Amino acid sequence: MKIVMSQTMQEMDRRTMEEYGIPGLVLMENAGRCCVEEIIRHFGHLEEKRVLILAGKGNNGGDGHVIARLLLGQGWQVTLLVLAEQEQIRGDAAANLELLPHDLPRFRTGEAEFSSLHAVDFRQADLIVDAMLGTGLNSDLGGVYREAVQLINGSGKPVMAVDIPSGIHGSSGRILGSAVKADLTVTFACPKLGHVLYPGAELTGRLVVKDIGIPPALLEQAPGFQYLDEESMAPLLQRRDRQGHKGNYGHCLFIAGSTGKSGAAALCANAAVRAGSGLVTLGVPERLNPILEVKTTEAMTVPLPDSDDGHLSGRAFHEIVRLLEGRDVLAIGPGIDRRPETVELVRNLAETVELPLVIDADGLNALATDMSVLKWNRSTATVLTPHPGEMARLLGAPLPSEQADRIELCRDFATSYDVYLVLKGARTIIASPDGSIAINSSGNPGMASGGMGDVLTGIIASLIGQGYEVRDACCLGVFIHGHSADLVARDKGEVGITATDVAEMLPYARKKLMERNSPSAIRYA
Ligand SMILES: NC(=O)C1=CN([C@@H]2O[C@H](COP(=O)(O)OP(=O)(O)OC[C@H]3O[C@@H](n4cnc5c(N)ncnc54)[C@H](O)[C@@H]3O)[C@@H](O)[C@H]2O)[C@H](O)CC1
Ligand SMILES: [K+]
Repeated sequence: MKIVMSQTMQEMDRRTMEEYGIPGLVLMENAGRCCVEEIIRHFGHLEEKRVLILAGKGNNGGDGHVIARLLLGQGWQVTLLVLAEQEQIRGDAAANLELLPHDLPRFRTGEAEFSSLHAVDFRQADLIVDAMLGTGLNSDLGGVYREAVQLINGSGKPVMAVDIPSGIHGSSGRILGSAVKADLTVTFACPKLGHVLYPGAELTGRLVVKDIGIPPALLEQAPGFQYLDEESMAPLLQRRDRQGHKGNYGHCLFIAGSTGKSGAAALCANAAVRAGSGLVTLGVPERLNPILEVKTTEAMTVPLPDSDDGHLSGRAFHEIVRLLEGRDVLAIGPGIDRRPETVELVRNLAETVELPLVIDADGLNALATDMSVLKWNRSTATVLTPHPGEMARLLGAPLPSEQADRIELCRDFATSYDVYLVLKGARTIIASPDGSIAINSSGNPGMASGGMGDVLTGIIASLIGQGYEVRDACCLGVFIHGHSADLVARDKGEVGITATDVAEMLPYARKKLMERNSPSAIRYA
């Protein structure tokens, strides 16, 4: 599914009306009707059907007027508060206001604050509809809008937001002053960035996207970002059609581990097995090999020349190059250290290896010491999987605190260095060398614990080894990593779930997604 900025949506609106001749009134009627469909679906069971609709002065408010009319027609008791003077209401919104019983709407009178706002007991409503502000929000909420947000959020009642919760900036997810916390948001044509980036994602509640008649050609042409959800990932779930021989599901080579961080090495190797690799080889400092022999079963381990305290030595380079024979992908970084010898080893491998290369953790910090090595012109793909701290080191500058500001930065980095960049975080961003951006929908705060990144590295390397296009491997890897964590959190809660839990859940996550998304998939007992 595609995510767009607010201004892109407004441009699609404009072109729909001007180039396709679909009147705004039709779009507004469709928007209102779609909202009512979802109100009936989610709140139709309510005993009492008293709805309080708050409408702004623009077309978001106009959607609210349509909703009022349609719910009246279905027997709901409607209270409509218009947070503007009647004279301020224009165009399609005014036309829909005219269609309402004249005693229904209550307006803000003059410049005096809206006395009736406090006269209305929000707790008397069974449902509150927020039709105050949508994609036209352009400044911090103040005055009566701010009051309305406080009354809505303090009402303890179910809230449905029209298009986007008022106060959320549609193109960033930022809260402008204050914002409505919705249980359900009904948006039109496609999700906006403000729905999926935090804190907007948090306040959006359940997001339902409805078709209101925007021509598909406009949607296809619209600039936007791919949203990694079950629907968009479903086509990737079918394994590459190989003959089922272990040699046909790829052979991954991991270079990982150092004293005290043998767990990271085990996690990436075991995750690759769980993600479906045919064969996995794990190269580790010699002294750690007996430990990893125990911590891994399906993965083969290879002891590499190390220093006398269990850290990779530069002498490992030739042994690693020998190991590349017959492997489909190399991943380096989980659990390695930042010693100069290791940094040099990583950089030499990066310049030498002809395989697709996944670099994570201190492997990234090795690159950050001199970014010129990133101008490799490598013949095969390079995937970098930094968390925000590692990304800041790669940039040599602090990272913007908000995801919305990181998107363009990731795009620029991926295109200028010709790499696939996976910037981990709440809504992980995947940027490709062609400039395309994908934003992940899965995952939860329980993933903020050690080892989760090692598991993701294992998954992405595994999928590349299985023959996935690198971009698909990054997108599916990120999505199924988060989805597995969501399944674990559903069973165990978010506190205390481990990277091992997530890796163990991978086959089940894939199975459930296949069962839900592709009828032709094998139906398991
Ligand atoms: N295809 C679609 O998505 C359709 C969307 N529709 C709805 O139209 C709104 C956008 O309408 P618009 O009139 O452009 O803007 P708003 O109603 O969001 O805002 C109205 C108005 O409010 C003023 N304003 C901006 N910021 C503030 C603020 N902080 N405080 C007070 N007032 C503010 C500003 O002047 C705005 O113009 C979209 O969200 C959908 O709900 C169409 O109905 C159908 C097609
Ligand atoms: K709204």
